[in-house]
Amino acid sequence: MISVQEARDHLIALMPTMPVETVPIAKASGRVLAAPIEARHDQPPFAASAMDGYALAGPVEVGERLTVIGEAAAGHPFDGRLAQGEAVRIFTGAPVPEPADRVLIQEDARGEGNGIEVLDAPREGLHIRPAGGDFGRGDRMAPRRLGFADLALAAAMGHGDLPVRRRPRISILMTGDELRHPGETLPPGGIVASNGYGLLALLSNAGALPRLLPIAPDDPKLLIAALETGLDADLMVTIGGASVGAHDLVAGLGRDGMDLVFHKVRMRPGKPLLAGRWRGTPLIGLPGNPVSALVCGVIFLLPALRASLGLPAEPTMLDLRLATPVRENGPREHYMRGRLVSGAVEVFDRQDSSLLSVLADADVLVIRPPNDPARSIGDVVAAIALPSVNRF
Ligand SMILES: Nc1nc2c(c(=O)[nH]1)N[C@H]1C(S)=C(S)[C@@H](COP(=O)(O)OP(=O)(O)OC[C@H]3O[C@@H](n4cnc5c(N)ncnc54)[C@H](O)[C@@H]3O)O[C@H]1N2
Ligand code: MOO
Repeated sequence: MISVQEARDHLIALMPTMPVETVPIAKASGRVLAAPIEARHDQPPFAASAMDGYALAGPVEVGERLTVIGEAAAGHPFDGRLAQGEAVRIFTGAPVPEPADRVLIQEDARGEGNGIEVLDAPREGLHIRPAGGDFGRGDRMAPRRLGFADLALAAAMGHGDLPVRRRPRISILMTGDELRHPGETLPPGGIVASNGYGLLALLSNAGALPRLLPIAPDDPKLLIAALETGLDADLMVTIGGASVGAHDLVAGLGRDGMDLVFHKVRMRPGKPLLAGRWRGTPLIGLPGNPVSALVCGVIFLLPALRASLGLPAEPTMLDLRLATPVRENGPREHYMRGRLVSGAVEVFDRQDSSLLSVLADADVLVIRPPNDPARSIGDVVAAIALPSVNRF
């Protein structure tokens, strides 16, 4: 058996890097920028007023009277020049006329015809946003998964189209005679095929294009036929049949010509994980137990997906204080479901790999190294955050 880190390294190496395509910026949410982009101009492009008021050139004193010689609004610059003793009526976002160096907000001026009286003296630079204060022409945005703020920034930099990585296509094949889709009537011994639906959500939220293939029964010929239907993908993911039982057919694919890279990982849940290539397509075989399949999705599929999108692949680790004690760990690295309470982590008592209800209540996976001794309340442990749409 290999370690979790070794297995992850193999999977990252198995995944091809996705080619680059160009998409309109309005369609780029959640896509991954493939190359740095450069700002096409300074932002703001000109010194701009941050307030509604009066642009002034040089210092003024309280009680001083100024002549208002014109107006500047957003999109409508004042085209004259200011002198001492004069003011230009200015609105938020308007270019500051030359050589104004401060803005008096209108609340601090008393208007009298086309003159004003100064009620408070602004210091130099007040309420002026300098040209290039946000970013300068040529400043770069590095590759990243594009969120709302990144897209606003890319738009402000002047980009209507963006180079992004193609979304990896992932075929998901659930295997097992006992499986039925949710909503179908269960025969004796039947089980709802829940794992594929969890993986669909996990992978599409992470930027992939996953699709569910029809369920494959426990028959070697039909399993191979089902695999063939999904080979137009960048990655094939199977669920179930990865262990050592007589009906665990995915584990037996090695005998049918699969180029196996590893089988079994020193972890819990997820021990029977396997990976390799089937007819040249990368294949990851997840264990069937629901929590095993989904934890492997977080610990292995997401890093492989990030690698294929050209992003740093390793999961982000958290250091968390325990709010509950935990018993000593066995010989496998244990990924324990836990919930955050006031910044500390409460590790659930029940950790069996069939318990989806416990996974759905969890915020994090606490990582226990092999043979880790018992830990007490207040001890710091490593953890990985579970992706969630419940936290905005
Ligand atoms: N003698 C041994 N038995 C087992 C070992 C072992 O080392 N020696 N490993 C255990 C571990 S750990 C796991 S995990 C399971 C995983 O085995 P498989 O990958 O072969 O999974 P299945 O046997 O096909 O299914 C296990 C369980 O999960 C249910 N299942 C399967 N697919 C789905 C699905 N898409 N959605 C929901 N539930 C699913 C299936 O009905 C079974 O109940 O093996 C242990 N055994
Ligand atoms: O590793 Mo299994 O995934 O413990 O249930």
